[in-house]
Amino acid sequence: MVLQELGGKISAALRKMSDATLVDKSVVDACLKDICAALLHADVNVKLVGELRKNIRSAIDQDDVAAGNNKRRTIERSVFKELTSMLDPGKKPFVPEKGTSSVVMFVGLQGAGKTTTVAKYALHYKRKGFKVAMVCADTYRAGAYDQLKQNATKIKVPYYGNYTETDPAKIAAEGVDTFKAQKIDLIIVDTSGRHKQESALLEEMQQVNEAVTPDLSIFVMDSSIGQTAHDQAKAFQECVDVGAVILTKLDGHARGGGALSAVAATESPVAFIGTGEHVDEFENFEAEAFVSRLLGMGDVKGLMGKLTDVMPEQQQEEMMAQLAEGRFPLRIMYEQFNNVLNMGPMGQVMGMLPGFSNAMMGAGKEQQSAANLRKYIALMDSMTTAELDNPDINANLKMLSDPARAKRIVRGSGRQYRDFSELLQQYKAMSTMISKMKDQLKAAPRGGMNMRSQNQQLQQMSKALQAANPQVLQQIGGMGGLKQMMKALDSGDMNMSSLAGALGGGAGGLGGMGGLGGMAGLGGMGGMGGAKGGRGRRK
Ligand SMILES: Nc1nc2c(ncn2[C@@H]2O[C@H](COP(=O)(O)OP(=O)(O)OP(=O)(O)O)[C@@H](O)[C@H]2O)c(=O)[nH]1
Repeated sequence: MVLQELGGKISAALRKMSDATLVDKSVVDACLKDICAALLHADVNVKLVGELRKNIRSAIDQDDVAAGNNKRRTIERSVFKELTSMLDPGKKPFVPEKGTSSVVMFVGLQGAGKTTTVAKYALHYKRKGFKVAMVCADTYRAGAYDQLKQNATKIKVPYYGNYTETDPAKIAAEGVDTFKAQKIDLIIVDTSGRHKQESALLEEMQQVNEAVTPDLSIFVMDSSIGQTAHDQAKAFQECVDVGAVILTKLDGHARGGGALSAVAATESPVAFIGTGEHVDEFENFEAEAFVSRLLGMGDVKGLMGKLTDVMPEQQQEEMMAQLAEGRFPLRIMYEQFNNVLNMGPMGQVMGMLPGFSNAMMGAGKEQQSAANLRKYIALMDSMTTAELDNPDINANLKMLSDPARAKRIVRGSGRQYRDFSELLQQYKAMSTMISKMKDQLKAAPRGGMNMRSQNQQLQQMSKALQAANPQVLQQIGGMGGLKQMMKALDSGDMNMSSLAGALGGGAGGLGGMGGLGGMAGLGGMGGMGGAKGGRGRRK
């Protein structure tokens, strides 16, 4: 993906500078040259790149008296700041809330990826626990309703449309009324993208707009048009009250950087970006987090947000309390596996970790990891409540090693013995990790903590982590990576226990990935863990 390439090039330029023994003018110039070349290659406007270079330069000059080390940091910081402000229009889009029957209307030209994006947006909120429904108000393109129906069925959300009615405003109003009566939280209206003439299309959009009075109109735009995105977004803004933009196809086009910066310049907030044809290939867009991930600095805040979406804080705390006492019912593992699947694509989650990039998890591995989790979930589905809820680790290990029980569980799940023994290995590895981390988990306060105690905590956790699974620490960039996580936690006012859980690879926080975490190795995300290689499996 072009933006990963851009991020990679900028990070490489910064690294090259860090590797230099002396950061003199020629090293700084070379670094800036590489960064600007990378931005121009991604189609960012020449003028913007020029301004960025000027601003970074003046930040360095102001800092000129400082030592080499500071200069490096100054450059890194100002690259981050400049990229962020280039992509941040300073406005936040409307965000739907549960219990309000929010109506969101999608507009955009044909082929931009509107219908696909409607499904992605619907799934995004469904995963957050919203009741979502889709309405097809495109009566112009034959097959539009079938496409929406197909997408809605795939993600299991209700839909509304009509094969015979020709008035899109009427269908839209009926659909919205139907779903409002059903107390659906988020009703998404897809509109037409083509007409004989553009003026007729705009008129139709205005009619649908009047019929459904949306809380938000989202303009979907194909990023392959690059900098021209600026004019198109402006033109749409003038006839519809565009509250947010979604840029699609940022996976394949060298002009993605141009489109992104151009849209941001129209002051329409970019709410999400589409990064592939698959319904999962959809990412929240927030300038700071985006730049942070682009530069491989992670997005711990976003990660913790994802975790809280799938597992409310109170539940996390209850779980942490159990783990801190060394109690580890299989149900925790079961719920965490489900949480991991609900967090969205693992590659995306991985890109939120400092030092990782989502490219590090290849598409094949990602599918493999998800398939593994589903396999274990199926096995645990055929366990009894008593088996799932027993908190005693030794009793659970005994139960899982009993051939008669194994036979019954395997038969009930339709899986195989080797899958069952993998599950046993996962539980064993995770139990070991939890036993080693017990004291740290206990020490983790439930609220925030000051920087000093965070550092102490950090030292302790990293030691425990080293002992439990050195690979994990290595993968998150050693102490540096951890420190970055801690800083993000500090600024984002995150809860320490989530982090402990996260690193514990246990069942808390990232431990959602703990599913992946300890067991499969947080590194497991790099390949879903040691045990799991590439064996044949049923999906
Ligand atoms: N690579 C890539 N392809 C995408 C993305 N989003 C959508 N597409 C593809 O773009 C094509 C057009 O998508 P649609 O959703 O049918 O477009 P539309 O805007 O609804 O088109 P109309 O119904 O004609 O208005 C499809 O082949 C999609 O799979 C994306 O983020 N990346």
